[in-house]
Amino acid sequence: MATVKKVLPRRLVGLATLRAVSTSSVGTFPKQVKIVEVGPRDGLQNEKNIVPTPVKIKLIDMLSEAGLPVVEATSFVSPKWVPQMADHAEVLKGIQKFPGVNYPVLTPNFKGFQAAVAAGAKEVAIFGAASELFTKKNINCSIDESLQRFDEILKAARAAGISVRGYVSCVLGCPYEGKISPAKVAEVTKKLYSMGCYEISLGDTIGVGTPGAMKDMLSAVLQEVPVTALAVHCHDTYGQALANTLTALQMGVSVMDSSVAGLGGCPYAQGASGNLATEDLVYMLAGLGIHTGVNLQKLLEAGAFICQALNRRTNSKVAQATCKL
Ligand SMILES: CC(C)(COP(=O)([O-])OP(=O)([O-])OC[C@H]1O[C@@H](n2cnc3c(N)ncnc32)[C@H](O)[C@@H]1OP(=O)([O-])[O-])[C@@H](O)C(=O)NCCC(=O)NCCSC(=O)C[C@@](C)(O)CC(=O)[O-]
Repeated sequence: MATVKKVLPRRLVGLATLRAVSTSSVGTFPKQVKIVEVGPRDGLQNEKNIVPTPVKIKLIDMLSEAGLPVVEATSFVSPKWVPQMADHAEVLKGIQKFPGVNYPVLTPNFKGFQAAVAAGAKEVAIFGAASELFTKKNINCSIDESLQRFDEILKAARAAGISVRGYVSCVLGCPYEGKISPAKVAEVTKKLYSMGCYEISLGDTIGVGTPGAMKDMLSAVLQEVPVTALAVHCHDTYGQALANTLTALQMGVSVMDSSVAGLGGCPYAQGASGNLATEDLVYMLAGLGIHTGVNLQKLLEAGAFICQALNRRTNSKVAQATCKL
């Protein structure tokens, strides 16, 4: 490695090191992981200043170019609730739509679903929670009412041949209710699965979980829903996102949500910081010899682009280590 360091610029040393360790045993981990990039939606929804639509479109195109198989593009939510996502239709219509890449969009109700379909969405995501109070603050209804709304979306989506992903927020803690029981998470996740969501992403919305809590929660959910239908979505508020994601990986979960440059946060979960940085996830998975199809150099470029546009330092440790931002 000393020779490599002498000949490569600082920016590339990390990548060279990564290649050198990428042959390590994968143990019992999945051989392949699907990364769901949520930066253009989760990463930007909390930004105070409105990000210009062409910047959002360029970011999504750069992430697609980097090889991400799924890029969550925007939200068809009320612009009064989340003004940053008001340009949802322009964003969805403006992106290049790379072959083989999915661009799901968030839809909280039937109105959002109809608008998403009219703008060309081929996949939508419904978002519920394992906490009553968070559900009320986030989508202004109870958990039961949210499930009724989702059922309407799922039925219409099935008829239109549109795939539906589900989210369950607050799986490791709620900003309003505190501790959430694994049994409640399992109950809501099972309902979304039975209703027809092909994949359910378990969100540690405020990033309070630790690997032990992740293990207990997942153990409960796995009794109700097959591992192949699960994803994890970890925020990094307490610096636990990579460890929690690794725990899920060890338990067989092979779909991981993350956000370029570690951007993110939910407007209705005060104090929640960014998601796990996609760069850091890709680096870890490559080091374990797990295939993602993502080109880390191109991903770093996408991260540098959006950080420059937001005038923000990256939250990705890998980006910090490999370039000066
Ligand atoms: C669900 C609502 C709309 C209910 O909000 P509401 O006020 O109860 O809705 P309403 O049905 O009473 O309608 C009120 C107004 O909103 C309009 N409206 C109604 N629906 C829509 C729509 N789809 N698109 C555009 N406009 C809409 C509707 O037409 C009406 O307009 P007005 O007559 O006043 O002019 C609102 O609460 C909302 O938009 N919430 C979204 C909140 C949000 O986006 N949160 C962040 C995403 S979740 C998250 O980040 C967590 C996650 C997924 O990442 C995972 C994790 O980390 O855990």
